[in-house]
Formats: sequence, C-alpha cells, structure tokens
Amino acid sequence: MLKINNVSKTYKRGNKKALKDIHLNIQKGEFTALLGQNGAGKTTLINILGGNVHKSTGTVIIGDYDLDKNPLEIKKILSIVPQEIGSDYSFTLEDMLQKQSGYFGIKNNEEYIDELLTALSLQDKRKVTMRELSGGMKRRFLIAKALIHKPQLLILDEPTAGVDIELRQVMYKFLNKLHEEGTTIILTTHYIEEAEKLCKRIVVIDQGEIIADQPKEELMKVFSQHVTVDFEFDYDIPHQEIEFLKEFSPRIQGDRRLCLKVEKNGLSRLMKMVSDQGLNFIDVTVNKPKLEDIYLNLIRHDRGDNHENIL
Ligand SMILES: Nc1ncnc2c1ncn2[C@@H]1O[C@H](COP(=O)(O)OP(=O)(O)OP(=O)(O)O)[C@@H](O)[C@H]1O
Repeated sequence: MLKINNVSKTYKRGNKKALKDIHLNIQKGEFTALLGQNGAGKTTLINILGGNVHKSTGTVIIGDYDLDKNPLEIKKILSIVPQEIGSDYSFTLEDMLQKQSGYFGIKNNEEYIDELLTALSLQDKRKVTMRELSGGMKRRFLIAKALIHKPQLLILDEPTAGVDIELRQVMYKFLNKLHEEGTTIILTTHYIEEAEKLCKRIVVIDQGEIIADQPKEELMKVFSQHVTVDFEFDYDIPHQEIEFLKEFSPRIQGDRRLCLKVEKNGLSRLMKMVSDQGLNFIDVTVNKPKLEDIYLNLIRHDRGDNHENIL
C-alpha cells in the first residue's frame, strides 16, 4: 500500500536534515504506529506523503502510484488528518462534509455523512459551525472530513491530542472499525498506550532515522525478557546500602523507591540476594515492560544515553 524508498529531506532553512534515508513498506490493511519524540521527523514524513513538503531524495509509491508522477490519483486514495486545526469556520459541519464530497465528485452522500457524524459522536452538531466546536470536537470532525471519500490509506497526525479520555475511546472504537473494514492506517501519537492498544506494528523514528520497525507483539516479547522490580522503603535509601545490587541497574525514585531491572529467570536470585542482605523493604512489585518503557529504552539506546543507573 505504501512503499517509501531512500527518502531524505534537508530543509534549506538551517540546513536541517530532518529525514535520513528512510525505507518503509506498509502492506494493505496494516495498522501502524509511527512514534518519535518532538522533532524526530514524523510530520516531515507525513507532509511529504501529502505533497506539502518536497523530499530531497527517494521515491514514494502509494497504491500503484508514484507520488512524483501521479499526485492527483494519490489524492483519491490517501487522506491525512493533520495536526493543526485550520478549516473553514463559517460553514456548518454538514455543509463542509457536503462540499468535501463534491470535491471528490461524490453525490448523494447524506447517508455516509450521517454515519460518520454518528460514529464520531457529532450527530447533534451537524448544523453547528466549526467556530462553535470545542478542540476535541474539531479533531473528530477532521477525521470525518478526511474519510468522506473512503480513502484506502488514512494517516492521522496526533488525532487525540487534547481529546478527553471518554471521547478518545469513541475515536479508538471508530479507528478499530475502519481497520477491520480494511483501511490501512498510520497513526502518530504521543500517548504510547494508544499505540499499544490500537496498532499491530510499531515504527520508531528518531533524529530522522527509523530505529525500530516490528510487529508490536514481537517487540514486546523481545523486551519482556526483562522485568522491573520496585522495592518500597519507609526511609530514604542510602546508596551504600544497595551497592550490592549494581548489576541490576538500580534507580531511586523519590528517595524511597528502588527500581531494578532484572532478567525474568534472575528474579529468584535477586530476591535471595535481597533477603540475604537483610534489606528492610515494606513493599515490592514486579512489572512487565509496557510499550512506553520499550520505546524510551530504544530512544535512549539510539542516543547512547546510559544515565539510568545510579551506581
Ligand atoms: N519548514 C522547516 N524548515 C526548517 N526546519 C524544519 C522545518 N520543519 C521542520 N523542521 C525541522 O525538522 C526536524 C523534524 O521536524 P518534524 O516537524 O518533522 O518533527 P516531528 O517528529 O513531527 O515533531 P513533533 O512531534 O513535535 O510534531 C526538526 O528539527 C524541525 O525543527
């Protein structure tokens, strides 16, 4: 569905290399998360796909079309929900969706407009103008607008930023339904648990490069060889008292919580060491890594950051 080959982008201003030789191949029907810190290059990549930024090198094929040769054909099968909420403020939602249908040459689209507004909990806002919507409603409306021509590939750039939890659930349900119906979806988000919940494949981009690209389950499996063990104390932990735990990358949180990283099969050895040493903790929890931990680990590793340990 999407083939990105050797794509790089250097912005003239500041001679900034925002993307460095990106390769990405996404199959029809996949639901992919594109994760990365601020400034990683996600929006640049999305803007290239949307034809708003010219790539410096490389090729992009969407469906059967080359972005450089058939941009108009691509507009029919790709839709991007942008981060910024800039839209025409003086029309009602219904009017805007009618106009958008007309733009794609679709007539008598009332039924689908109704379906979209209902699925995104906007049915009672159809006669309301954009100006009168809250930020979260505007975001949901942008999704409706992007879907009016039933695109095969939908890219959402942080669709749930600033949307409250309940309405995020409405959006998740809707995105899952689209995925089940066969739409290929790429989602960027800063809510990692959102990617964990929705997406089947995780792509991590850092400083303009793809540093991870794996099915979510595989990524989680590789990293779940390790668990974190948190010991809680009712006194401030002196560093010399935990020197013997050096091999478990100790971190102290808030003076009284000691976090250790341990291989799953090393758990009982750790517990024995702690007990032999007579460490006087009041609580202990064992946590499997979440996607968020894995993601932070990948990014830190890529940057050669290793300031996790305290000893
Ligand atoms: N028009 C531009 N001119 C010059 N540099 C730019 C331009 N747009 C983006 N950049 C730079 O390119 C890099 C990648 O930016 P980009 O907006 O793609 O990141 P991002 O991953 O989308 O970040 P965020 O999560 O904050 O949206 C950043 O260093 C940014 O400062």
